Amino acid sequence: MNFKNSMWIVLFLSAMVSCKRGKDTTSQEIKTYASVKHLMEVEELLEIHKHEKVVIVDFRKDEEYKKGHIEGAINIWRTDIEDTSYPYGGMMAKKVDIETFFSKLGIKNDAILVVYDNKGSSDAARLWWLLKSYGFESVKLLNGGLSAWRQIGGSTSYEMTKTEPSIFTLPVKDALDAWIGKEELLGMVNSSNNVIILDARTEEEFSGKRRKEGATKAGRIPKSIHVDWARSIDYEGTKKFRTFPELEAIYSELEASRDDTIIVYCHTGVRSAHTTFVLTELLGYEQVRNYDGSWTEWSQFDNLPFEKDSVQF
Ligand SMILES: O=S(=O)([O-])[S-]
Repeated sequence: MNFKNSMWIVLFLSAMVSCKRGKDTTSQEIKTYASVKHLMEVEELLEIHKHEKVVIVDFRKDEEYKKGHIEGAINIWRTDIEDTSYPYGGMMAKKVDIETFFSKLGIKNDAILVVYDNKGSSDAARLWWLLKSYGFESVKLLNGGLSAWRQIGGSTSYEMTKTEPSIFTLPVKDALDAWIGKEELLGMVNSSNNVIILDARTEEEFSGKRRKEGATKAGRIPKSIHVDWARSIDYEGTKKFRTFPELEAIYSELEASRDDTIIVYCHTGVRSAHTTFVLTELLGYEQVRNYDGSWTEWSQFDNLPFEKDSVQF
């Protein structure tokens, strides 16, 4: 092929790419994230929300759902996906219980779940993480949640969405690579190996000044570094995830390489599921694990080491 012909091919391909970009509903910022496989923009949902496979999940308390939700959304809340057999709250529900619950809600195996809340996806991310841990990948967080949807004129409803029961099964093989339990974490705390333990709670919880309900004491897991989860979104504004460069700057505080092991925790593993999403999906860290029981569980056991600031302001 001569030089002139190859130039034409290059020009044709770049025209195709920019033409495709013109149609793309995802924003320019999103393109810089490591992956958008589990993220959806409201503009895209507007185009596809009536598709039979799309199941919109309003992941807020029932009373908030009743005050207005995305038209057609079903309602799931944190307590629906908890294992209540523990003496403390917040542990992730058993696989079989998720299957039974989802079947009751009429969710099918080929569903595309689009999950939202109105708190910057901080609650919604727990459902993404739980399903990911059970090997179910067809879940997307709605960037900016309900307020972003309202902003673009998306329709809302007060009516409870009616569904027919289905048979929902999770993949046979769990994918617990983003999950960690307390025994393994204790081993990491006690070992001299390099592990990054990230506390995603507020400064007050991290320092030991504040004990939230459910925990038996205030404090933090030894070796913890603190980065409040809420820094990763524009909380007072759009409630969307911050851009890639902004997130890079925030999490550079960890001084971690992309393949370092990072363990994230919070009070009951919800805000830390959000941070797990940010680190893995948006920033491309490869070995991030959310401590399911988090501080609520850790605080129950007197034999587990903990720290707190000696001076409380
Ligand atoms: O979000 S939380 O689990 O820390 S209460």
